[in-house]
Amino acid sequence: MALMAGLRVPARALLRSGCWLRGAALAGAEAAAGLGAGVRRFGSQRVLVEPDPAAGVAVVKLKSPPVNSLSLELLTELVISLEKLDNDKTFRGIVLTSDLCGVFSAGLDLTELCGRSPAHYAEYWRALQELWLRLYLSGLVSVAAVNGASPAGGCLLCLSCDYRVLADSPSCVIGPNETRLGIVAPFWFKDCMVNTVGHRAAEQALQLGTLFPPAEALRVGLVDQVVPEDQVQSTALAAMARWLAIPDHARQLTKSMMRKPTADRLAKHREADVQSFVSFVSRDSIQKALQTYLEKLKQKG
Ligand SMILES: CCCCC/C=C\C/C=C\CC/C=C/CC(=O)SCCNC(=O)CCNC(=O)[C@H](O)C(C)(C)COP(=O)(O)OP(=O)(O)OC[C@H]1O[C@@H](n2cnc3c(N)ncnc32)[C@H](O)[C@@H]1OP(=O)(O)O
Repeated sequence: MALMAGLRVPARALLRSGCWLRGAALAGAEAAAGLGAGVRRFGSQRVLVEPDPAAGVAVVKLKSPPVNSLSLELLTELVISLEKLDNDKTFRGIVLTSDLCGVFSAGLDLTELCGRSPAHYAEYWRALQELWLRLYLSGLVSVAAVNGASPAGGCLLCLSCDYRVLADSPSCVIGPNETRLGIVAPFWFKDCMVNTVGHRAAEQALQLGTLFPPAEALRVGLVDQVVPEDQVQSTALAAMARWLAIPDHARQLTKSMMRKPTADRLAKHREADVQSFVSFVSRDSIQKALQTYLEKLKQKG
């Protein structure tokens, strides 16, 4: 543990947050991304937004150490940032990435799913639904720059974007591993998988809880490009330029035509989906399975 400003912070969390290691690299990246001295970052504690108004693009970085697990706070802050960007005519696209080294997002925060009240599970699930609907249907072009492991809910975030660039590193696995935890992905995650990789590949991956290494993720169509780790963000920005070459109104209507039927399946039955989640996660057997998995993760650490 390291001591910082009176707080006990795990040293590896500090390293992951990149604060110490990447100061100089960040200045270079900002220059490359066109972030001039006058352009200010904004965002919140767990979501950093680096705007490039001239390009109409904002880089949205998850920074919730140690692993960007989707806590209620992170979900809420991300929804607020996305809403702000969606409503700001300056922006036409976002690149979604991680500010941590080696992890894009560990998926749902399992501590939100263990030993809490039904009311908490319901609040949490509503926040997850909100994030998914906002990202999946956003009028902005969304490119995921996947610079680390992205299991389960992390994979869902990526699948909700328009385009995915994955870092070519053995640790950068991505996929729906829920069944390995003894839990079930929600139907809207299943729908996203089917829409992206087709029914057969989705069925296999979802049942087996497959975490795909980069080459396999590319082969199955889960991601669109695999590039060396240090080129993930620049490749995402290059992809963004191709998408932004298309007039917004035509692209947005087409996106809506492709995605609205999938989103509507949830939008029309949100409360039933919440109740289904609450009763599922409250089962003793599910609580035991999640607890055991969390303990294994902690022992490993
Ligand atoms: C029939 C009716 C059906 C009805 C269905 C209705 C609804 C559906 C119901 C349920 C759906 C639930 C959907 C869930 C989707 C999910 O996202 S579940 C989460 C899955 N995520 C994972 O399995 C990832 C677990 N983590 C890892 O594999 C690794 O941490 C990592 C991401 C690969 C990073 O590895 P690394 O070695 O760098 O880090 P550590 O493993 O050492 O972890 C550091 C630290 O962080 C804690 N932690 C890791 N992941 C999580 C997490 N997801 N939540 C909370 N905490 C996490 C870990 O415990 C360590 O903690 P520390 O030891 O205290 O530091």
